[in-house]
Amino acid sequence: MRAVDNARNLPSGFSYQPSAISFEKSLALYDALCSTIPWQQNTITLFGKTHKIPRLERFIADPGMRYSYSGKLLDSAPWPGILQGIRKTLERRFDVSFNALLANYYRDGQDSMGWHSDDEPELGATPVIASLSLGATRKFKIRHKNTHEVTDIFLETGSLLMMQGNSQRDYQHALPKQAKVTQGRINLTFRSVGNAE
Ligand SMILES: O=C(O)CCC(=O)C(=O)O
Ligand SMILES: [Fe+2]
Repeated sequence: MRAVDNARNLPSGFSYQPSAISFEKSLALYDALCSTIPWQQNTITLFGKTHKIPRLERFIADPGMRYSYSGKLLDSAPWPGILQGIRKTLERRFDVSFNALLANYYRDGQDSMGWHSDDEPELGATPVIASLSLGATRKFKIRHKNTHEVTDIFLETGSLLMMQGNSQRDYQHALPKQAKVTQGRINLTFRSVGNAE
């Protein structure tokens, strides 16, 4: 495993900005979203057995959009008003239209997300994903698909992790369980769906 000085030397296509929004704003947003997003605990069926996904999640999108994630069609909720400012700022900064958002709520260190790439065809060949973290710091792992080299980065409240270029084609990422974490974390991944080049 490669130790990373929490931002430098991230693999190609990944970049990390701490304090993209202020500490105070990030925690206020965390509190507000805990209660305003209509969270769901979805299930996944593996080898004929149905399991609860170990986190709460909600797909948020402009009206009329359909999006599947890990093979499941997600029914979407409307954009919370408090996210419109951040959405516009990110759109201007990265020159993309973020018409969808996947929100994940990790209630404590027992909640997690397994290895995957966000490589659904509707995200296009080189997706631009802006990932904003709110609440507890969690470890995020990035693994090269061929060399299996793993890079760890700690995602702090208010930080922005950008995934662009070939980051989804060449790498998987995951958010492992961390038994010692007792606080919650919300992650917002702003996505551009169906506008692929
Ligand atoms: O919680 C995170 O930081 C990762 C979320 C993620 O990978 C996703 O929503 O696809
Ligand atoms: Fe992801």
